[in-house]
Amino acid sequence: MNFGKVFVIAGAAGSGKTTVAKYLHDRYKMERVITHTTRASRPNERDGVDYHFETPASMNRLHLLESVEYDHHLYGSSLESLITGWQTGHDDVIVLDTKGAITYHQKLGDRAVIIFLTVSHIASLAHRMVKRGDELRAVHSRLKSPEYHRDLHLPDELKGIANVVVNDSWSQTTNQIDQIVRRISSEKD
Ligand SMILES: Nc1nc2c(ncn2[C@@H]2O[C@H](COP(=O)(O)OP(=O)(O)O)[C@@H](O)[C@H]2O)c(=O)[nH]1
Ligand SMILES: Nc1ncnc2c1ncn2[C@@H]1O[C@H](COP(=O)(O)OP(=O)(O)O)[C@@H](O)[C@H]1O
Repeated sequence: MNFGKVFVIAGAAGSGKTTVAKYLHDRYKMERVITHTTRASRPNERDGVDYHFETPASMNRLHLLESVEYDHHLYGSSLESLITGWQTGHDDVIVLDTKGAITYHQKLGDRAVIIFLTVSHIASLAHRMVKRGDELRAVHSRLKSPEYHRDLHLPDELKGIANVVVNDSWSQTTNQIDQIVRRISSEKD
C-alpha cells in the first residue's frame, strides 16, 4: 500500500482547526480521520462524522495510537483509521491538540505535516465558539481549562517543525494552506 502524509491541524479551541480540515478535504480530497471522544456532542455534530462519540467504557476498549485528556474528557485516534484513509490513495487530515501533534511528529516523522493555527486577538476565540453555537457553560469550562491555555502557544517541541498560520482572514489562511500543500507535494515528486 502507498502510505501518504497525514496533515495534523492543531491550535487553540476556536482557532479554525475543523474549518481548515474541511477545506483540505473539499479542496484536496484529503481523507478526514474521525477521532474518538467521551465529550457530549454539540448542536449540529453527528456521530461518525464529527467524532465517534464514546462512553469511558467503550473508549477503554479501543486500540489507540495516542490519547489525551482535554478539559475533563478523553480524546484519541487509531492507526487503523489513518491506514483506512491512505487506502483511498489520498493524504489524511486529522484535528488534534498540541500534545497529540507532538506524538504524531515523534511517531510518524516527516509523514506528519503539522499546521498550527493561531489568531492575533485571543478574545476572538471565545466569540467564534459562541458563534459556532457552543453552550455558554461549555465555553466557560473550555476557557478555564489548562489545555486551552497551553494550546494558545506553539510548544517548544514543534518549533521549526510546525507550519504556523495566523487565521484572522479566511482568504489569507486559504492562500497559506495552499502554499503549504504545494510545497509538500513538490517535495514528494
Ligand atoms: N491528541 C488528540 N487530540 C484530539 C483528538 N481528537 C480531538 N482532539 C483535540 O481535542 C481538543 C478538544 O476538541 P473539541 O472538544 O472538539 O474542541 P474544539 O477545539 O473547541 O473544537 C482539540 O484541540 C482537538 O483538536 C485525538 O484523537 N487526539
Ligand atoms: N478566519 C476566520 N474568520 C472568522 N471566523 C472563522 C474563521 N475561521 C473559522 N471561523 C469560524 O470560527 C468558528 C470556530 O472554528 P472551528 O473550525 O470550529 O474551530 P476549532 O475546530 O479550532 O475549535 C466556526 O464558526 C468557524 O466558522
